[in-house]
Amino acid sequence: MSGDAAALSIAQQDRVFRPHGVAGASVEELVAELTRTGYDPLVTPVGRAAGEIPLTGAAMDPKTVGPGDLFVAVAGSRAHGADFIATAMAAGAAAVLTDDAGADKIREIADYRIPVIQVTRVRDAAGPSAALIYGNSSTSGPALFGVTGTNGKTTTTYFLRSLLDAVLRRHGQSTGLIGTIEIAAGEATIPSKMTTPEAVQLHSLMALFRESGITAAAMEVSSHAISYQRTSGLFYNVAGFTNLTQDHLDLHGSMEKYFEAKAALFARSRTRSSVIIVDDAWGLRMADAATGHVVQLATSDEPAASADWVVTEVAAEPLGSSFTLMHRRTGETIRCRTGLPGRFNVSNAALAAVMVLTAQETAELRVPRQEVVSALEHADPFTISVPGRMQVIGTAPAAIVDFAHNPDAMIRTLEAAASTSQGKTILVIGAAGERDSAKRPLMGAIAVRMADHVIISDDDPHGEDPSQIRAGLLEGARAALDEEALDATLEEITPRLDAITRAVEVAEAEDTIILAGRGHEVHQDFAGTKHPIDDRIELARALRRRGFPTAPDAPVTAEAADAVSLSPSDSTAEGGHTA
Ligand SMILES: CC(=O)N[C@H]1[C@@H](OP(=O)(O)OP(=O)(O)OC[C@H]2O[C@@H](n3ccc(=O)[nH]c3=O)[C@H](O)[C@@H]2O)O[C@H](CO)[C@@H](O)[C@@H]1O[C@H](C)C(=O)N[C@@H](C)C(=O)N[C@H](CCC(=O)O)C(=O)O
Ligand SMILES: Nc1ncnc2c1ncn2[C@@H]1O[C@H](COP(=O)(O)OP(=O)(O)OP(=O)(O)O)[C@@H](O)[C@H]1O
Repeated sequence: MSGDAAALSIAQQDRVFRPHGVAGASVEELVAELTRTGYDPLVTPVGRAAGEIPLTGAAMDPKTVGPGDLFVAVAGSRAHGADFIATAMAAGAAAVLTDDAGADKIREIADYRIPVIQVTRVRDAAGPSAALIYGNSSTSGPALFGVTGTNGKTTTTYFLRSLLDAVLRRHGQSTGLIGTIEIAAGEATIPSKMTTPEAVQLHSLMALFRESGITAAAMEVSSHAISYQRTSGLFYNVAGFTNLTQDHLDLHGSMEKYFEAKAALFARSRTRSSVIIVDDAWGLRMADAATGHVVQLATSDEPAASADWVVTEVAAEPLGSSFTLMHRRTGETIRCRTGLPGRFNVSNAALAAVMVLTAQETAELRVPRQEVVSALEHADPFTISVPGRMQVIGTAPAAIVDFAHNPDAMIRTLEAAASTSQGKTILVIGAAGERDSAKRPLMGAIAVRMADHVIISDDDPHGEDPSQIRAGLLEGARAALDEEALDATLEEITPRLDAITRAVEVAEAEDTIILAGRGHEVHQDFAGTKHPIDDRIELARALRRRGFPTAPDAPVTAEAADAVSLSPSDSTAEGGHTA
């Protein structure tokens, strides 16, 4: 993150990341556009009289409204944006786009002193409205690469951006990134609030990217974003699908509905070319559901017959893997590698490679094909560190911080550990509160099946009782231990810092430690109170205290801070107990 940006509040960061030269649109032009596209807007008398007022930005969060903005006030589960109309007006909002309920609130609170444009589907209309204001169209650029799927979005977008950089930098062009960890416009970055921001911010980012000479950008597209219309009015040059496994059932209700949400991204109206990993039935169904130009990629050992590209000759390397991408019809082969551990990172890297190759084929990137192939074969674009994704902190024991927080990611991560570990696998795992509780027992069972020593601790409980969340994990773990006669050691230890200390305390040099679930995150949310903790820093500290070597890029901590910490023998988890 840029040092300067990190010091700013979220609202200030939003403003720093706004474009400067926005042509904008008048209230009248916006109303005409919404009428033309079938939103049937109603406009208050003040709004009709104020048709000339220029709109030069758009915001949904009242805290990020700036002078001249269209304030998009949506109804939500916690509040209605219109409840905060006074804040938005004080910040300089020029007009409001809202629904019936919002219009009523504005009449009550602000007596319609601001032009109100009323539509039924505010979230749907937000994207096209922002697109008009910021001057975005399906061809205005940058070339947009969207990645969706349960797991692998962040890693694949980092890979994509690294490859795009390797190809485009020599042409004097730079790239952008939008995802869970950060938003980047060339060298400038701000931390992310969401995996996929709201439509108003996305459109502002597209304009900022153009203004900053960014010609291609990689972005994560969460299923929440699709369901909440955050990507409305955006057009993807290439969209990629990683996989679909259980998660987020609290929002979608069923795997079918979860699939349908993701499938909406691969419609020709939103995406020109789709690259779909077809390693299982969900992938094959996604390739069927996609409209427009569809490219199928198989990354497993038993590739689907319909695949266009297949991954072959996977070879494990000391850290990471090398592999060949082969095009079935043309016979073209490209040798690639990734420095990130785990077979799943071969899939992520292959997806990034084929997405860029596809963009080149359809002339979305104005570069010769040989330059893309050469970057893949010689620039090693997939050997990068992705914060908190299979991030190696220690070497003996191998000590890894990973973001696995659903059943499939846990299986993949623990498989990767088993394939390289000479000794025991020690796992620290928790689960987030107020999110898909059905996955907790499954995760507990996977933990004791695949690790030798399992320490159940806390993740982000949010507003839920942390002991209830751990109980869900423990229930699955204990059932698997009993029913499958497993001999893994199971402990419940809180706080998480003690769980990390314990994991290192029981490790020997030949073992593998995995801290799962929190990745790059730097605080835990307990009912709105943020407790600072960074798994990467705490793991490095605990390893150094025991005299274990840390990886060259492990976080360095002040000696003084380490000296006051408990020694391993003192650190038996208070509040923890053997389950
Ligand atoms: C389930 C979900 O995605 N909810 C999002 C949705 O909430 P909502 O429709 O209920 O709206 P709301 O929070 O009541 O707010 C309505 C309006 O009032 C405003 N408001 C609301 C409360 C307040 O105190 N002040 C305030 O100004 C809001 O800015 C908004 O304009 O719209 C809100 C406004 O943008 C989001 O903040 C909120 O994200 C919540 C916080 C969230 O946790 N979202 C997560 C689950 C999410 O979206 N995650 C995915 C990644 C998932 C993954 O792959 O792991 C993501 O793309 O980030
Ligand atoms: N292709 C994949 N298949 C299965 N698991 C994966 C894959 N890629 C990564 N993982 C696992 O999922 C975790 C999250 O990876 P990543 O952050 O790249 O995915 P994501 O889709 O962005 O996740 P989220 O939406 O939760 O942020 C990793 O730490 C790893 O354990």
